[in-house]
Amino acid sequence: MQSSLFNSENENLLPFQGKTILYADFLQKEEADRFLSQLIEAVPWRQEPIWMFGKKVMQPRLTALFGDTEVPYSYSGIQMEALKWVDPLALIREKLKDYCETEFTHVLLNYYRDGQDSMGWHRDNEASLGKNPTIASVSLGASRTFQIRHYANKAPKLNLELGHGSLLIMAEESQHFWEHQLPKTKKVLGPRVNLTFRKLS
Ligand SMILES: O=C(O)CCC(=O)C(=O)O
Ligand SMILES: [Fe+2]
Repeated sequence: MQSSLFNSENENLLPFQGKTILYADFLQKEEADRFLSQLIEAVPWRQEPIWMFGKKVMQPRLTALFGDTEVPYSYSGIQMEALKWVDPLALIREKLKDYCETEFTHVLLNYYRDGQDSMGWHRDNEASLGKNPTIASVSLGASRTFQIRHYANKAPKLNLELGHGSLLIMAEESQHFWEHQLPKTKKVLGPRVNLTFRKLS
């Protein structure tokens, strides 16, 4: 066992009310390069609508959902049907067993085509994730800034660089007390694919 969430030297990035740990070198560069091109090529990417303030708008990114069952997953008001596990995703799910004890059932993929694709402030706190979900977020491709702030006072707290092959684990009360976003950036950047492994019930 390489390292584990529950006895690791990688420190908690949150000062209180949750646990968030970054492993910058989860995947080796060659492996991450291969997974990125395989996923961009083979995943049936879709741009889904989302409801915002009573209006239907298109998400500024492409998405896909893979998982154990055909049970649809409701995410920010949209229903997504899971596709069956394919190789890079199944391999990564297996490798995550060395980092956290959660049995992940699904992985949500987000494809940010360039710096204009983004994800706004949110918490991953849908009822189907349970009370204190562990979420494992694997990043491939262009490095992007991931921001975390406290849900109650909204003060920007943390700017994390999520690089190629990194793993960010958000656990314990993180999704209750903290929210996160991936802002747009004017810097010219290549594509990025992010995988968030989740346990749904
Ligand atoms: O792309 C990222 O790093 C964030 C993704 C995310 O927050 C989510 O899928 O809920
Ligand atoms: Fe999220």
